[in-house]
Order: sequence, then C-alpha cells, then structure tokens
Amino acid sequence: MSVFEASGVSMQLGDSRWLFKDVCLNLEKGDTLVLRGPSGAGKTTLLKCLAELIPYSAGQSTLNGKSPAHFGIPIWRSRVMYVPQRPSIHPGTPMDLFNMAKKYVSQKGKYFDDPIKIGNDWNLSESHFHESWSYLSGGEMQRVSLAIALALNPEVLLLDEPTAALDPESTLLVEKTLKGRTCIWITHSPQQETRVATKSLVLPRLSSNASVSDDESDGTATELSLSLQ
Ligand SMILES: Nc1ncnc2c1ncn2[C@@H]1O[C@H](COP(=O)(O)OP(=O)(O)OP(=O)(O)O)[C@@H](O)[C@H]1O
Repeated sequence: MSVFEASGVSMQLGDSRWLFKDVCLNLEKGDTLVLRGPSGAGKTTLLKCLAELIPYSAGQSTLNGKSPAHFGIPIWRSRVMYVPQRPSIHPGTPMDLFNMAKKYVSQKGKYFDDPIKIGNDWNLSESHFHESWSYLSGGEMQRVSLAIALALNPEVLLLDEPTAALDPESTLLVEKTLKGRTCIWITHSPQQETRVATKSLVLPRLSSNASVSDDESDGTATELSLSLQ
C-alpha cells in the first residue's frame, strides 16, 4: 500500500481559472517524488494543499489509507509536513521553535531526532541553533529549518526548493541526508532531479495570470510551524 496518495486535487482561483486540476500522485515508503514545472504553475500551492494548510477546490489525500479528517488537521500537518523555501523570521532561537513544535506533534510513541546532530552533517554548528533567527544567513536558515523538520520525523516531507539557498557542497550534503525519506521535492534543477528522484511529476501552467495572494491560511496552519508561513 502507498504511504501517501492524492487524487483529483484541484485548485480553482477566485476568477474561476484553474491553477491546477486533477493532480494525482502516490508515494511508496522511501520515494522522492520530484515536482517541477514553470514558475507560477502552482507547485508551492499544491504542497500547501497536500499539507492541508490552505483549502482547495476538489480532491483528497490519504496517509496510510486514512484521510486528514481521521487524524485531525493539526496531526495531519505534523505527519505530512510542509517545509517552506524561506522560513519566516521567528522570535527566539531555532531550538525554541523545535521545542515548541515538539509539543504540538507529540503523540504516543513519537520519536524525535536531534536537529543539531543533523545540522552538524551539513556544516552547521550547535551555536546556529541557539542564536536568534535574525543572525542566520539565508542558507543557514534554510538548513536549520530543514534540520528541525527532519528531527520532528514526519512520515511525509513536502519540500519547497529545500536547497535553493545553498551552495553546491551543502546541497549535496542535504541530498545525502534526505535520501530514503518519503518526500515530495520541488526543484527547478534537472541535475538535482536526476540525483534525487525516484519519480517525477510535472505541473503545467494552466493559468497564465494568477495574481491573488496565496495566503489563504485558515489561521491554524502554523501551530507547527515548520509550516511557518
Ligand atoms: N487562492 C489563490 N487565488 C489566486 N491566485 C492564487 C491563489 N493561490 C495561488 N495563486 C497564484 O498562483 C500562482 C502560483 O503560485 P505558486 O507559488 O504555487 O507557484 P510555483 O509553481 O510554486 O512558482 P515558483 O516556481 O515561481 O515558486 C501565483 O501567481 C499565486 O499568486
């Protein structure tokens, strides 16, 4: 059985144009599905829909055969976790965020990894996790956020250009760590797709002129916030 399945996922914009229509995908354990397509095709929006961070027009997803309603939306978001390309700036330190997020995702038998250990593999030091977010560079922030998401051990990671801010060396280190994680991975790099994909999906651009903000969060989207947008 697939770990994660989505079928018929569609998003119609306010002026009735379709951003994407009837998206179907499935992930077996350990799959990396690369999601690519032109800018504005709706890749980020699709990941947010799959994480149940924003409402969508049609379609459904299941995790281990069970619907978001079965888990409840906050638990779903902790199991099917969206990791934004650019994390928002948070108050406090990355470890404050990790400790806060742990409380939200805590379930019986839940196991957490150490984000600092993960970060060490990516040339980050412990101090990066204990200083204010605002002191981190873009690339440090991206790795720290990703390390926190990994340490929370979601079943499915929804990765929005997870190495976009990284140099080539860090990119390869992150790819190595992510190998074997069940994930959907947005990238614009064909080379990266060749390295990481076990399957691919292209989202075509249906709507050429979408302009409304995509911030339709229902307000509870970010309790966990690695979905921190
Ligand atoms: N609810 C909405 N109403 C209207 N437009 C929307 C809505 N949600 C998203 N859009 C628009 O749809 C487009 C798709 O945005 P999205 O960020 O998902 O694309 P993308 O494929 O990830 O692009 P990129 O590769 O540039 O990151 C954007 O123009 C966005 O503003």
